[in-house]
Amino acid sequence: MHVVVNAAMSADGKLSSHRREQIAISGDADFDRVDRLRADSDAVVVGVGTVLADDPRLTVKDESLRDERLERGDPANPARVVVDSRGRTPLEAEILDDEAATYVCLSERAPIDRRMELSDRADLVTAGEERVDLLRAFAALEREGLEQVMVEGGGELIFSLFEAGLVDELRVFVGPKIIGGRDAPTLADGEGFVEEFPTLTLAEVARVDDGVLLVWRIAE
Ligand SMILES: NC(=O)C1=CN([C@@H]2O[C@H](COP(=O)(O)OP(=O)(O)OC[C@H]3O[C@@H](n4cnc5c(N)ncnc54)[C@H](OP(=O)(O)O)[C@@H]3O)[C@@H](O)[C@H]2O)C=CC1
Ligand SMILES: Nc1nc(O)c(N)c(N[C@@H]2O[C@H](COP(=O)(O)O)[C@@H](O)[C@H]2O)n1
Repeated sequence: MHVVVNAAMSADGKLSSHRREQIAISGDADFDRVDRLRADSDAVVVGVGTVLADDPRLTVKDESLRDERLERGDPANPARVVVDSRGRTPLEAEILDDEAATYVCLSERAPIDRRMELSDRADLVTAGEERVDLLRAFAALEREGLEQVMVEGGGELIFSLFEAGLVDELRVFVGPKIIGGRDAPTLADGEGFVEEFPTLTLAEVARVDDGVLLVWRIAE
């Protein structure tokens, strides 16, 4: 499996405001780049915090990109994956519509009634006692044939993926906004590292819209 984390952050390093409301940080060219990345992926992954905050669809927006996928024998959209220990994904969430297959990764803490409701709309993967055990969950997704995986956030999930050593590549668009707020989400939240910081190698720098795209690979 190859895991690419993609996110857009403000010039001051925030993913959204302290109200956790979605903010358009990317411009048109960056959203097009993200659409291409989605189209090149087998799955798009988010944490349940992003589902609750943004209610994302995570589908490929450009019809010609969906057609390209169909021509090569893939479904029109990549699978969607939610990392959601307790099964908090609302049944009316866009991510559970029938535009693409959806996997909900749960832990043992997810109540049986939530499991039953979600199983009508998604494939369930259970891994971990308290929080989702990401190593086990991603191994299960790989067994389902999901090889090229894109993670769109948010900061809690991205931190845990770095902690688990699951990230191969990080693509960050740094956009021309200041959001501020000490409690606003950043690229990697969670507990934070105090030693053995993941180290990156810069692979690409490009101007996109009025911002910068940084592509980093994880140093060996
Ligand atoms: N600018 C951008 O590119 C993006 C911005 N965002 C923004 O980010 C914010 C949401 O991010 P955030 O609040 O960090 O939420 P996340 O989307 O990262 O989801 C975090 C939740 O996932 C669940 N989870 C289950 N297992 C794990 C695990 N092993 N590690 C980490 N999380 C786990 C937890 O809830 P539980 O314990 O209940 O399972 C946790 O609270 C929103 O404001 C959104 O707008 C989001 C994506 C992209
Ligand atoms: N690439 C990017 N740039 C931004 O400025 C953003 N705010 C986001 N947010 C992510 O996109 C998801 C919405 O997806 P849909 O349009 O509903 O398909 C959102 O949930 C964030 O993950 N991304």
